[in-house]
Amino acid sequence: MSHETVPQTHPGTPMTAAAPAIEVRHLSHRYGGRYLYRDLNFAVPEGKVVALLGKNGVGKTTLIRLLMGYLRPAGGCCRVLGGDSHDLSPATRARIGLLFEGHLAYDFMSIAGIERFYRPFYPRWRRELYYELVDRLELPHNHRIGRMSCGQRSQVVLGLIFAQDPDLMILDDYSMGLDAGYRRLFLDYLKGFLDQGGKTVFLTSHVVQDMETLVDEVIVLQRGGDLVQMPLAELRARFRCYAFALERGESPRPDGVIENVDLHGREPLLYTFADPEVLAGHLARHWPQVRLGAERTMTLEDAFIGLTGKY
Ligand SMILES: Nc1ncnc2c1ncn2[C@@H]1O[C@H](COP(=O)(O)OP(=O)(O)OP(=O)(O)O)[C@@H](O)[C@H]1O
Repeated sequence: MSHETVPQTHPGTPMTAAAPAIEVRHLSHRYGGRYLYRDLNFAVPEGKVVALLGKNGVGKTTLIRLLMGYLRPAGGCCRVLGGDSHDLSPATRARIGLLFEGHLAYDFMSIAGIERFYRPFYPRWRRELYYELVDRLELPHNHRIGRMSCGQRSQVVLGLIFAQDPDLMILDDYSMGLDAGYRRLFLDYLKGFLDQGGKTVFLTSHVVQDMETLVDEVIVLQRGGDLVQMPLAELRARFRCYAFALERGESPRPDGVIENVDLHGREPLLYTFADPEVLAGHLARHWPQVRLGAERTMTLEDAFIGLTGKY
């Protein structure tokens, strides 16, 4: 899809009054000579659950590294809970619950040892929540992290994050290694965490269906660094998919009104944010060979594929 046609922040995105928990301004980053993004801009409002979605390799984990100040950007800046990412105070870091790819560095510690190690750093530490979660592993408390499976380690990390009772959770691929049952349990705990009020969650996940009932807003990051950000309800209401047939001539291409075209499935599909009348007028003027068929209902996963393309 043509990146020029996708605005940085989609028109129609309402401005939110709450102070942002995360603010990214004019951010660019590159590895060697290859830019992942140039001039990336978005904000995560306080008190919202925002999902960062994107295909493999678009730079989601890199963005989280930049937010936490682990990497220096080539340009621009990030602020988290009011602090510059490069200068986050220990007090601000203690308010951030971070689940990061790679999980635990302290794998020589035991289940009990790591809880004792983390506890002093967090003033609101909720020890009982940690043990509620890790005791479901049915492992002795002296069991070493290093001898756990990937999913078991994830459970320990999630227990540590909930015990921390942070104001902001940043969760990179929270479902990695979790079985379906524990993934649901985690989502239940997350909902309980959000019910306390005032909490912000910024998360990435490839399990797009989990986002349907969880998130307030989505940010879809495209290859090349363009993004679409909007409330989930608005995405549902405005993003449409139509089957189409071609009378003759070339297939339509993304052009600003047409967001994307998928020619790889059983029938060609066209995606748009435009109202039906606007689309009909646009097609009649620019793509008269297109015969529009029925509108297709979409899950969030369908919409994600519609925005990013299948491959
Ligand atoms: N240290 C590095 N040096 C060079 N390239 C890197 C480095 N880290 C990541 N990359 C590249 O940058 C791109 C973005 O990587 P990143 O891990 O941020 O993607 P992602 O969106 O989190 O992907 P996934 O969904 O697969 O986890 C990838 O092409 C990756 O190979």
